[in-house]
Amino acid sequence: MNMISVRTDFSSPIFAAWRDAAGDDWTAYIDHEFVRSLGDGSLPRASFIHYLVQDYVYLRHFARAWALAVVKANSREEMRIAAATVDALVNHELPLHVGICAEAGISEDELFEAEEAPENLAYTRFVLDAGHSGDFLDLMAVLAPCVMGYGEIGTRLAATAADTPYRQWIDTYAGQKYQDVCHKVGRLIEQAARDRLGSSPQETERWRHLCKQFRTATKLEAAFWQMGLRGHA
Ligand SMILES: Cc1ncc(CN)c(N)n1
Repeated sequence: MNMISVRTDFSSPIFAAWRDAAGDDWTAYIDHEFVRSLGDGSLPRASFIHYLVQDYVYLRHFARAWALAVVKANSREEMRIAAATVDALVNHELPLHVGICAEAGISEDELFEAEEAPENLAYTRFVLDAGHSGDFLDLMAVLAPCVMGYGEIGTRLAATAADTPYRQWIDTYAGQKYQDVCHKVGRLIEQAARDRLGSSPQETERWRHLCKQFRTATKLEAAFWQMGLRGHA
């Protein structure tokens, strides 16, 4: 499948600048072999289920990271959006995984107890550490590749995908609900950066570090896809 241009800045020039600074690592993430094989339907079912089980574990930790964003919030708006994101993850995104895994004979109890793959451990604990040792904006820099990356992947696959058994997955991330979350988080990042870095964020001392953290999270996303291709923990 060819790369088609569906790039959006999700209401956030700062996100777009982080993505540009991540360069080829961003492309390696959103155009990974796993993603392409979701689109053309060639991904083995075992790899998809393996990925979903690991992603269930991932999303639990990701929800913890957004809960940490509630703790680190400096404004009502930051707190409101971070709290709503915890709710969206726990009550809307995780049920997609529970439903598909149930069809494959895996119960939610088994998902909850699943052993974490090392790539999963590395990614989620990197995010949580960035949040614990930094502020709200540090957290946004490492959470953005996850939120916006899947928004970009969903839109691209929806525009190009063949007849694939992974249509439900694609439609979830291409759908208006998920796309709205991406824009909401984009606006959140803009305001959080303005509040903490002023009107010229790229000229501040923190900028390079934020770009580096975003890029590391992006690389960990690509490693997560690669783990999914293995088809076993
Ligand atoms: C690893 C990963 N990254 C991002 C997403 C999209 N929230 C996800 N479900 N899993």
